[in-house]
Amino acid sequence: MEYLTFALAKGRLAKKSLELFEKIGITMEEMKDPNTRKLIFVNEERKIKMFLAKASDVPTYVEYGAADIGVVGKDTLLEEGRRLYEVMDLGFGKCRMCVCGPKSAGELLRHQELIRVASKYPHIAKDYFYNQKHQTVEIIKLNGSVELAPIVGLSEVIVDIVETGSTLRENGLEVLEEICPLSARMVVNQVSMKMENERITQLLYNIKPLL
Ligand SMILES: Nc1ncnc2c1ncn2[C@@H]1O[C@H](COP(=O)(O)OP(=O)(O)OP(=O)(O)O)[C@@H](O)[C@H]1O
Ligand SMILES: O=P(O)(O)OC[C@H]1O[C@H](OP(=O)(O)OP(=O)(O)O)[C@H](O)[C@@H]1O
Repeated sequence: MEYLTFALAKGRLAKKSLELFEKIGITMEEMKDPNTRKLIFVNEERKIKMFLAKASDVPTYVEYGAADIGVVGKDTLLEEGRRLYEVMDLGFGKCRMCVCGPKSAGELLRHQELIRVASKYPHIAKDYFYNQKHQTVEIIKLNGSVELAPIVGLSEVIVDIVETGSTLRENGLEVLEEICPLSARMVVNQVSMKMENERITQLLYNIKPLL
């Protein structure tokens, strides 16, 4: 039997992803060691390999078939736009992609003004403003702490993830428009879906009652 390879997004989603696989008997003991420098882990009995990767790289590994299966946030899938099958909403890592800013920026949005939009997600921001709202905007790519942008005058609004809303509240910002709900998804390589259909279908069948 060939190995099935899993690519999991590291960071926030990693623990829940590993717990989910543990519940269906896929344990990767060495992976839990916080001091390990190893990158890939093998479960010989189940013929499974698993690795953690930067979230934005997970869809790339899956599209190219370096991983058969991936677990990553919907935000990353939308932003990366890779060719793969999104097969399951895993129900954790729930949050929302939103347009946020100071209350006063609501008026600029309503009047479709040429505003600056800062985001870690330039493709999502562009798709939302150009294709859904038909509003011309300037998109400024940032890599983190995006809430700073409207505070220091880099942009009028941001497109970012909102979970509890604490970051917005503590910085005098609010949700102005909601783009879409987000959560962790399971994705599958398009060739693997055919070649390993039985094992992948069984995997989904085992996970479904746990969600
Ligand atoms: N409050 C939240 N903030 C950010 N991401 C969240 C939140 N809640 C759930 N998520 C999910 O977790 C993923 C982000 O994980 P994490 O925060 O570890 O990455 P990150 O900080 O964006 O990493 P990096 O910028 O280093 O790639 C998102 O893709 C999203 O799907
Ligand atoms: O609604 P909340 O519960 O406050 O969560 C949302 C915040 O958390 C994330 O940031 P993260 O901590 O990943 O840091 P970053 O901004 O540097 O990516 C996200 O980008 C928001 O800033």
